[in-house]
Amino acid sequence: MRIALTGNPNSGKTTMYNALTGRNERVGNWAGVTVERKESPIKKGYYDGPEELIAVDLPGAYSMSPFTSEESITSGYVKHENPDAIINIVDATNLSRSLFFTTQLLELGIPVVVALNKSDLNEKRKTEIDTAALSRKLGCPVIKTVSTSAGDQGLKEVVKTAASLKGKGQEAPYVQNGVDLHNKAAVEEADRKRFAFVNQIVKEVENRVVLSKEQNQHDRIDAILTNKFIGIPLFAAVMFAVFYISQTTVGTWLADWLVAWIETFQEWVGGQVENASPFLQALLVDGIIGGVGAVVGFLPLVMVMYFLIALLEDCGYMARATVVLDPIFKRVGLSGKSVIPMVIGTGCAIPGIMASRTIRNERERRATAMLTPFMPCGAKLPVIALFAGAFFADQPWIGTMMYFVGVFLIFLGALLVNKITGHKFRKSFFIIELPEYKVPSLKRAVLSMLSRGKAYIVKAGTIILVCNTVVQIMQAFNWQFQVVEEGMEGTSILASIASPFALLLIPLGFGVWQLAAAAITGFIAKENVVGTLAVVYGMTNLIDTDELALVGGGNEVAMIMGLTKVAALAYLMFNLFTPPCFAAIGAMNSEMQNKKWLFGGIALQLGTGYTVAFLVYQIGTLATTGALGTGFVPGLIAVAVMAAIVVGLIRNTDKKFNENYQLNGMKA
Ligand SMILES: Nc1nc2c(ncn2[C@@H]2O[C@H](COP(=O)(O)OP(=O)(O)OP(=O)(O)O)[C@@H](O)[C@H]2O)c(=O)[nH]1
Ligand SMILES: [Mg+2]
Repeated sequence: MRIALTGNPNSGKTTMYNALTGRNERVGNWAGVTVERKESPIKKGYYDGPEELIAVDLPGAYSMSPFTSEESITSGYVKHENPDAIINIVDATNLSRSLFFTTQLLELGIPVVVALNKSDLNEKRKTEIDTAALSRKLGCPVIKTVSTSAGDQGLKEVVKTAASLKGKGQEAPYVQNGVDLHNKAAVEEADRKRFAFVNQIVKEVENRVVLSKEQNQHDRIDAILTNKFIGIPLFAAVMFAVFYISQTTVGTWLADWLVAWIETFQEWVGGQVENASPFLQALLVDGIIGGVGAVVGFLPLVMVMYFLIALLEDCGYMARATVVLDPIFKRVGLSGKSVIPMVIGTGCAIPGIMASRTIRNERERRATAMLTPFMPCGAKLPVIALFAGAFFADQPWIGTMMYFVGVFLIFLGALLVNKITGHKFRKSFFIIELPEYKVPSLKRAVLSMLSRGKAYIVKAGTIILVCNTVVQIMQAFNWQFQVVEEGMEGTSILASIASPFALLLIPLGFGVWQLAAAAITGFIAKENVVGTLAVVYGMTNLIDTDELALVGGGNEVAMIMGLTKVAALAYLMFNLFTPPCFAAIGAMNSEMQNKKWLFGGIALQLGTGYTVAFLVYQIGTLATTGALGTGFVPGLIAVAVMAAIVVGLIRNTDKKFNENYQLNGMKA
């Protein structure tokens, strides 16, 4: 038997789902966290009887007539897939808004149980709801629940009641027939009537103490956090704290400790296979353990970052940040809603891109999905840390600067997308609900950190491992499958495949096959960049972040790569701002739902990475040596061609716009 969990956004559906099933799906304190349907069996402890109960978690919805793609998942599911029962999760602190959707659900004929969730908050605020009366008025069972606490607070009763209703029908207390859904005025009128009906019920069953002291306090905090002048610096400070803690203090201490373990392990394995063939030794010790270890060594940095982002998601600050940044994002044709995907994107681009699904305006949604990968994500941290450590040990701000460059490119990209798609005169509106503040749950943050950290390890143990092994083998053999002699590395399979690409990279200052190979494997997954560099340059001490910053190691790495500082910076930025990884491109594809946008997005990312690296290398070289770098002219031609394409697209759009609106004589 299938039980659907539905309700308004942020009412606690996923929290209840996690409690019932023991799963660990993403929960957050703002509207629109869940964007996909999830299902899993309910734990036996919650009911008796032999039949298996399956809970289905759905995205939040305000109404059965969907506005956004994730709302349509919900209405589509309950309308067409016939769940056996519906648990309607109602935010008990916000009864009047929630019951609108409830009355619509009751019209479907599927048995409904209303869970008055977050009733702990109501108790604190002395708001009383007469559940018996509400149940009579709605014509369905109503049960108070708390989903966050460990004990059973109504959850068993909810599940048992839902299970007992299988096969039964549902009477609706309020029915609206014959509303012409294409007639806006008629729909609005019908909605107004429904609201009136709901408000009448609420008036009769709810006893609310008007504005508690706590509520006043929250409003005062809101006034500060979303203040026009203080809000933005405050947001910057919060994000700075997140990066500072994860990347320069706590995260690095833990990383050093982990790296020491990995090195010990590597030495131990090296000792064990001392007598094996040199190829096997290299494959196992340098390729697999060295390459994968180089990636795993950064796990603590990434985990600390995940932990802090989870706290931010839970406490209610994220929704305020969207309000504060909305005016800035409006200027480039996005809205405050793009902030959440981008903040999440600093952990990993994939959930970031998926979070863009709640953006109602299609163009904004696609643009956000396209631009989110410019935020340096957890997988890019190893690349940043390696280059910052090896080449810029005395300029510690280089790492931080990459985030600013990311933000800058997002704004620039948004402007370009705007111009190319020609929506300069169309404005979107922006509504966001400000959720309650709460003390973030440490347990949730730890769970979230562990599950995302696990995904990182799994990736290291699968994609990264396979890539490193393949790279190691391709580097060890030539096309005749003979082992490549020392000094003849240029004849290896890897070198011959990567060399043509290296030609394209000459104007960027790093046209050698080793760096080209690492950049190419980096398109599969960014962690590969460091892994592949470790393999092609045979560097095993790559991962020691601490040592890199000190005298020996860092210079050594820099010397082996033979890059100038400027070229190293160009290479770093090329890796950061070209397409992030296959998985993120897959996510972009599913959010954009349009091949033209997808390929446009990938082209924009490739073009941006190339142009940025070109400018950094050529201008940097000119400034430091007084002469332009190698390959300036061909590079300039390439960049000019890309710019010409962009200008052509914009012109084309302008022309179409003018034709459509017959504004030919006027300057738009
Ligand atoms: N006090 C209290 N907080 C709760 C309860 N249930 C959920 N929450 C909190 O409410 C917030 C939203 O929870 P989610 O489970 O993500 O809500 P959702 O309904 O799945 O939201 P969407 O996926 O955005 O539609 C989180 O901060 C939860 O910790 C509850 O019973 N009591
Ligand atoms: Mg949810």
